[in-house]
Amino acid sequence: MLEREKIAYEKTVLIGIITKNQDEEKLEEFLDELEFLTYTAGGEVVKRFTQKMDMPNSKTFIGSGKMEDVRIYVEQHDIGTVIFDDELSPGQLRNIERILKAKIIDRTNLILDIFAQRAQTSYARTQVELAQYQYLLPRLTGLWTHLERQRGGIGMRGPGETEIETDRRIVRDRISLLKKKLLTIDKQMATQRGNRGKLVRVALVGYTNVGKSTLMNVIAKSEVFAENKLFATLDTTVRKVVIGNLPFLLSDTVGFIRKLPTQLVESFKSTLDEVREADLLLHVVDISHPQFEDHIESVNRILKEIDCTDKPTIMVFNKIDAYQHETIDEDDLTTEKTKAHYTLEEWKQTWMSRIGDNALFISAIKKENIDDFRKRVYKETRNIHVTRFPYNNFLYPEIVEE
Ligand SMILES: Nc1nc2c(ncn2[C@@H]2O[C@H](COP(=O)(O)OP(=O)(O)OP(=O)(O)O)[C@@H](O)[C@H]2O)c(=O)[nH]1
Ligand SMILES: [Mg+2]
Repeated sequence: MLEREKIAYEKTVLIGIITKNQDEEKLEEFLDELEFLTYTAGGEVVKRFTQKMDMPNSKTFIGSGKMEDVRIYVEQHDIGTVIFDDELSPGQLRNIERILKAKIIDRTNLILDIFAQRAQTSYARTQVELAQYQYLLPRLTGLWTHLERQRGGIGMRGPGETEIETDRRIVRDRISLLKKKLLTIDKQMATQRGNRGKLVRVALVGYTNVGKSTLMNVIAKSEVFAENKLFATLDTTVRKVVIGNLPFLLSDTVGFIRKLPTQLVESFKSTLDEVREADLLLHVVDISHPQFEDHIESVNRILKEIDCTDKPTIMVFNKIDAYQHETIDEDDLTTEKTKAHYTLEEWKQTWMSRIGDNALFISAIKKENIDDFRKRVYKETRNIHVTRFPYNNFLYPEIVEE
C-alpha cells in the first residue's frame, strides 16, 4: 500500500483560477467544495487565493505576481500545504514546489488521498493503490529533482537518472501486478453478480454526500455507513429488498464528484460495473445544495463515460427537509428573482416537471414521502420483473398493499 501523505490538521491554503468559462461566483462554489474535500482529508483552510486568467500558466499554473503573494503568505503563516483546484502537470508541480517550498497537492491527489484514507476492503484498497501509482508514474521525475536539490544536486545527474529509471520500473511492475490482481477480483465479482440470477437490479447513484447510503438504510433496513463527509462509501453494498412481495437487489455505491480523476473511474471499474449492469438507476440529488443542478450534470457526464445514459432512471430529490430559498421583500423592486429564490413548488414547475412521475421528492432522514418512493420503485421494478418472469406476473398486483 502506498504510504498516504498525512495532511491531518495541517494548515492549508487553496488556489483556484477564474477562466473565461467561469465567473467569480462559480469559482467560490468550486473552492467551497475543495474546502469540504480538504476538511474530509483532515486539513484546515486558512486562506484562498484566486486569480483571473484566460488560461492557466503552463509553468506555474498561476501568474508569477500572484505566486509571489502566495509565497510570502505561506512563509509568514507557516503553511505546510498548498492545494490547487485543478490537476497540475508534473512540470507545474515541480516548479511550484520549488518556489513555495511547501507540500503541493492538486485536486486529483486530494481525492486520491481521501479514497486511500477511506478504503476499507482489500478490493477498494487495491483499486485506490492502482490509481495512486498511475498518478505517481509521470511525476517521479519531480520527486527525484526534489531529492537532488536536497543533496545539492552537483554530480547527482548520473546516478539520479538511473534511480529514476529504477523507480519507474518498480512502479510499472507494481501497476501491472495490481492490474492483474484487480482482473482476478473483477472475474470473481462478475461471477458473484451472475449468481444473483434474474432478480431486478436497482442501483443508487449520485453526487457524493447526497444521502444514498441513508436512503439505502431506510429502504433496505441495513446499516451502511453514512456521514456528513465526502466519499463515505467506497465499496458497493448490495441488499435484497422486498417491496410489496416483490424482491429485487438494491446497491449503494461510491458517490461521484466533478472532475473525478480518470484514474479512479478506470480503477473503480468493477465497482461501477454494479451501476453498468443495473436495470434501473435511482439518481439521488441533494436538492438542498445550492449547486444541485451542476451536480446532476457531473453525474450524468460520468454515467455517459461508463455508457449508462439510456437506462431507466428515476430522479430522487432528497433532503427536502433542508431545502431553503432566498426571499425578496414585497417592497423590494430591485432584486431580481433567481433560482435561489425558487420555492420547492416553483422548482417542480421547471424542467423537473418534464421528468413527470420519474421525479420524486423525499427526505431520507425525516422519512418524508418514503411511501411514494416505495410505490414508484415497486411499479418500475415490477415492469422489469414481469418481462423476466412473465408466468408469475399475477403475483404482483398493480397497487402496493401496505
Ligand atoms: N437534512 C437531511 N440530511 C440528510 C438526508 N439524507 C441524508 N442526509 C445527510 O447527508 C449526509 C450524507 O449522507 P450519506 O447517506 O452518507 O450520503 P452518500 O450519498 O451515501 O455519500 P457518499 O457515500 O459520500 O457518496 C449525512 O450527514 C446524512 O445524515 C435528508 O433527507 N435530509
Ligand atoms: Mg454513501
